[in-house]
Order: sequence, then C-alpha cells, then structure tokens
Amino acid sequence: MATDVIGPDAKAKAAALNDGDVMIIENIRFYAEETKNDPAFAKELASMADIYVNDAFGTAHRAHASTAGVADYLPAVCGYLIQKEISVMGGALQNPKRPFVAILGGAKVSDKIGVINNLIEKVDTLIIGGGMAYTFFKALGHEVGTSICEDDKVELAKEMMAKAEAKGVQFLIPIDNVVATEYSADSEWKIVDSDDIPNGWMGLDIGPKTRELFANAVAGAGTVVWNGPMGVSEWANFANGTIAVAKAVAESDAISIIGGGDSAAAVEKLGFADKMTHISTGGGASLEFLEGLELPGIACLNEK
Ligand SMILES: Nc1ncnc2c1ncn2[C@@H]1O[C@H](COP(=O)(O)OP(=O)(O)O)[C@@H](O)[C@H]1O
Ligand SMILES: O=C(OP(=O)(O)O)[C@H](O)COP(=O)(O)O
Repeated sequence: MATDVIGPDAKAKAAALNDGDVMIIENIRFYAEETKNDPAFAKELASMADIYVNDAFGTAHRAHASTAGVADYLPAVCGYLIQKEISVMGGALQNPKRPFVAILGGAKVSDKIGVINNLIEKVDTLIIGGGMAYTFFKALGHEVGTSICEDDKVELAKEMMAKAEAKGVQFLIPIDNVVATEYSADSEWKIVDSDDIPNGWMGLDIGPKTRELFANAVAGAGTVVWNGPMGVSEWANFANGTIAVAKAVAESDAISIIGGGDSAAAVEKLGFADKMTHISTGGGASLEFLEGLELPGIACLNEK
C-alpha cells in the first residue's frame, strides 16, 4: 500500500513490483486533480503502468483522471465486471428477448426522465410505481392528497403517456395505493384506489391490486429491467409493493436486470439476489447506461 498516489512512495513501490504483485494506492479522490481529470496528473499515474484495466462500473459515468484520463496515455481495456455490465445491459437494450418490461420507481420523475425517454423507444410494457407515479396521477386529473408530486413535470408526464400510446407501449401505473396520514414508519395507513386519494393522505406504496397487476405483467416477460422501489421500502408497512415486484421478477423466467441503488439493495435484503440475471453495481452509472448515454469510463477504452 502506497501512502500517496503519484508521489515518491507510490513511484518507488511501483518500480519495485515483481510479476504477480499488486500495489494499492491512497484514495485517489483525496486529490482534486482526480475529479478535475487533470491531464498532467493522469500522465503521472500512467507512467507507473504498462496497461490500464478499468473495472469500476460504478464510477464509469465520471470523466475523472483514474476513470478516463489515464486512458490517453496507456492501452486501455475493461475488466470482467464492466464486460458483464455492458454485455447484459447493452444486450437488453439492443436486442431484448420480448416482451421487454421496464419497471421504474423511486421518488422523483425528474431523476428518471432520461431513462423513461430511452426505454419508451424499446420496451413493450412500461410500469411506473413509487413516488413518481403521483405526478402521472395528477396528469390524469386525479387528486394526489399530500403525496410527493412534481407539479412542473405534469405536462411531461402527459407527453410520456401520449408517446407510449402512440408507440403501442403498454403503460401501467398503480390502480390502488397504500396511503398514510404522515411520512413516518408507523403512520396510520389504509388502501385506496388511485382516483380516490383523500385530502391530507399521501401515497407511500402500491396497493394489493396493483401488486397483482404488476406481477402479472412481469410473469410473461422475456426481459425485465427494474430501477427504483415501488414505495418507501425502507419502512415495513410500505415495503409490500417492492417485495411483490422483487418476488415476481425473481420467479419469472425473464432475463432480469436490476439497476443499482435502492432496488438492488431491496433485492439483496429480501434474499432474491441469486434469482436475478444481473444486479448492476452502479446506481448513477446504470441509470446513465439505461438512458443510452455514453459513459466516459467505457468510451475511453480500446477494447471492451
Ligand atoms: N411513494 C413514495 N413517496 C415518497 N418517497 C418514495 C415513495 N416511493 C419511493 N420513495 C423513495 O424513493 C427513494 C428511492 O428512489 P431512487 O433513489 O430514485 O431509487 P434508486 O436508488 O433505486 O434509483 C427511496 O428512498 C424511497 O423511500
Ligand atoms: O457509489 C457510487 O455511485 P452510486 O451511488 O451512483 O451507485 C460511485 O462511487 C459514484 O460516486 P460519485 O457519485 O461520488 O461519483
């Protein structure tokens, strides 16, 4: 372990390495040059090596010195993890086994606009759950009570639903919900239909009819991509929707891809991880990949 990154200790230890040895350097993000992708810093890093192997998918959406810059000075290839990430996710996007079902959840529409836009061009069914759904409810003219809702995205939600219809994409949103009086783990709760959310109540999970609707859509899928929980899955009373979807994906014969972040954590916590084809190790990186964006840490490689 070197006590620095491109300093005398790292350089001396790198020069003394024998075949089969591994040197670990200090946390490179302690250096501002890393995140600034400083070319001189990247060149110094490269000077200690013969070849660059990037296997950090979780940071591949960053153009930093160690994730992209160094490739300007060395032959650059990916490791087995990045290879798996791009072959499984890339394969699903380019040539999916159909029907192709995408399930998107999580708190906000604004975080997932790019993903919705890209996936709507490719999928047969698009399922929206989680806090995101309430912006779509509002677009349909429903009252959403105190649910999380992005008023400035209501028009966009309308456009996305119209686009899905024009493309013949089946668009599923919750038909019932678990609503609560306050945003807390032990709040009073009840189940209501989506056009019947009472004043002063907030939707914190999908309801039982929706769990069945979504599970049925997943059951016949050839490929499933899932990103974002169906409710506030951190709290037991509002985790049932996420559990039901995780179970349906695990039980289906589909190629199943779980975007990183909270959905990956939920699948692992519930013990379904070994039933999934692929659980991405990148949160932000997998979202950008699913948006169809080029990731700098992958674009810079000569061989992938
Ligand atoms: N109905 C809801 N109301 C408020 N927050 C929600 C709701 N559904 C899900 N969330 C929250 O969304 C967060 C996860 O969203 P996000 O970060 O987009 O997912 P991911 O990390 O899987 O991409 C969780 O903290 C969860 O509690
Ligand atoms: O944990 C990570 O990303 P993730 O939260 O998107 O999975 C990576 O380390 C990227 O971190 P960054 O957002 O600080 O560049």
